[in-house]
Amino acid sequence: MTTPTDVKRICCIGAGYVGGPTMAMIAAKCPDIRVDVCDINQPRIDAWNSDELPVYEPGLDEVVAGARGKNLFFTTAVEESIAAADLIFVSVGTPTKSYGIGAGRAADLCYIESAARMIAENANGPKIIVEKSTIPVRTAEAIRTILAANSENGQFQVLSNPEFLAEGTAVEDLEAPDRILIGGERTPEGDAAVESLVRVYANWVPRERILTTNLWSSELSKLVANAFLAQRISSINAISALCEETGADVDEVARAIGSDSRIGPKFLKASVGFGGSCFQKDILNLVYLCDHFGLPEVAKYWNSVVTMNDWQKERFSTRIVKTLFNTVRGKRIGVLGFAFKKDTNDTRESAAIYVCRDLLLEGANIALYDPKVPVSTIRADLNYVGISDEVIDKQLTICDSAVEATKAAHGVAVLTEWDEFKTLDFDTIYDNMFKPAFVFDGRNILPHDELRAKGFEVYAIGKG
Ligand SMILES: NC(=O)C1=CN([C@@H]2O[C@H](COP(=O)(O)OP(=O)(O)OC[C@H]3O[C@@H](n4cnc5c(N)ncnc54)[C@H](O)[C@@H]3O)[C@@H](O)[C@H]2O)C=CC1
Ligand SMILES: O=C(O)[C@H]1O[C@H](OP(=O)(O)OP(=O)(O)OC[C@H]2O[C@@H](n3ccc(=O)[nH]c3=O)[C@H](O)[C@@H]2O)[C@H](O)[C@@H](O)[C@@H]1O
Repeated sequence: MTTPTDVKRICCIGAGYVGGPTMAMIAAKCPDIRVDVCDINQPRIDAWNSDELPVYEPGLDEVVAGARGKNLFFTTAVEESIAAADLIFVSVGTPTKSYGIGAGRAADLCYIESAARMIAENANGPKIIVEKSTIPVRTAEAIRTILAANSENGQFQVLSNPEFLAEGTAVEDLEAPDRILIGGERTPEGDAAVESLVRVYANWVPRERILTTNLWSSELSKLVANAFLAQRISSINAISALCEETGADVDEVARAIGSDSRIGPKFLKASVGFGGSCFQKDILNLVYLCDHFGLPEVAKYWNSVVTMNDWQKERFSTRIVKTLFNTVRGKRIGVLGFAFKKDTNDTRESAAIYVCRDLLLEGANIALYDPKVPVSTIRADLNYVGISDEVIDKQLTICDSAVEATKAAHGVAVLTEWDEFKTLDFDTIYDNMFKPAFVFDGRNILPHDELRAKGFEVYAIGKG
C-alpha cells in the first residue's frame, strides 16, 4: 500500500438532504478537517448559512451551529473548494431519468457527470473522489474516464461510500451508523485512498463497523440495501390486504413473524405505501440494470416491489371512496400529513401525493394539515402529478392545525405518522364531523378502540 493521505480539507459537491447533514457530522467529529459544502443553488446555500436550515431533521440545527464558521462552510464557490480539497464527496441528486433511453427506470447521471467535469477542470493535484450519491453499479468507471479525458496530470482515486441514513433520524444514523461502507480499487493506490477515508470516519465510528470492499460491491450494495428494505414493506403491505379479508391483524402478524430472529422486527410496519426520494428510484434503477445485463427474471422479481407499493396507495384511496358510499364529490376529506414519513419536511414520492391526487380527481374537497411541509411544496407536488392550479384553488384548503382540517369533514385520512396525530382532541373532532364520522388510518397510529367507542367508523390498514 502507498501512504494514505491525512485528509485536511474536504469539499462536498451537493448541499442537499445527504450532503448537508453528512458533512455537518464529519465537521463536528473532525475539528482538524475543514469541510466546504458546495452547491450551485444559491438560495439553498443561503438557507444553510441562516437559522432556517433547508432540511428539517431533529438535532441538525445543533450539529450545524456547533461547526459552522469554524471548520464547516456552506458556499457556492465550488471551483475554489475543489482546488483546495484533498478529498471530494459527490453528493448530487441521481433521480430517475424522465426522458430518452431508460426513461422511467434508469438513473439520470447528468449531475454526476457535471460534477466530474467540474472536478477535472479545477483539480490541481492528486484528489480522492468519493461517490456519496446512490448510483448504478460501475459508475466509478464512467467518472474515472471523464476525469482522465479532461485533466492534464490528474491523479485521481475514485471511491464508493454510499450513505445509509434515513430522513427523520439522520443525525442519530450519522452519529452511530450500523456500518460505513467504502469501496475502492484493489491496487496499492486504491487501498491507500480507502485508508485515508477510513481514518476520517474512525474519528468517531468503531473500526469494526467500517467495511471495505471492491468498488462494484460497494456501489451495488447500496441499491440492494434499499431494495431489501422496500421489499419488506411491500411484503407486509401485501399481507395487510389478506388480513383485511380474513380478520387477521397485520400488526399482530408482524409481531409474530418479527420475533423470529431470522426475520427481525424492523421495517414490518404496514402503511399506505412507502415513499421517499430513494426506494422507488433505486429499485427501478436495479430493475433497469438487471434488464441491461440480460436478467429479465431478476428484473421482474424486483419490479414487483414497486408494483405492490403502487397498488397499496391506490387501494387506500379506493377504500375511502367506496366507504363514503362510492362518492366523495363535493365532500370534505381532512388529510393529516403530507411528508413521506414523520420528522422530515421532505415529500418526494410521498404516498400522500398520490392519495390526494386520486381524491381530487374524484371531486373531493381536501383540507390538509402537515406540521412541516410548506404550501408551495404541496402545490408543486400536486402539479407534478397532473393536478392543475385551478383544481387546487377550488378543491384544496391548507389548514394550520389537524383539528381545523377535520372540521365539517365526511372523512379523515392519516397519511403521515406525525406523533401529534396520536393525541388529538378526538371528542371535538367527532363533534365537528359529518356522521358517520369515518377515519382512515393509513399509518395505524391512532387509538382505534377508543375512537370506535366515541362513535367513529375506523378503517385501518390490515385490520379485518
Ligand atoms: N435523501 C436521502 O435520505 C438519501 C439520499 N441518498 C442519495 O444521495 C444523493 C443526493 O440525495 P439528496 O441529498 O436527497 O438530493 P438533493 O436533491 O437534496 O441534493 C442534491 C444537491 O446537489 C446540487 N447539485 C447538483 N449538481 C451540482 C453541481 N454540479 N455542483 C454543485 N451542486 C450541485 C443540487 O443543487 C442539490 O442541492 C442521491 O443520489 C440519493 O439517492 C442516499 C441516502 C439517503
Ligand atoms: O437511500 C435512501 O434514501 C435511504 O432510504 C431509506 O430511508 P428513508 O427513505 O429516508 O426513510 P425510511 O425510514 O426508510 O422510510 C421510507 C418509507 O417507507 C415507509 N415505511 C418504513 C418502514 C416501515 O416499516 N413501513 C413503512 O411504510 C416510511 O413511512 C417511508 O414512507 C433507507 O431506510 C435508508 O437506509 C437509505 O439511506
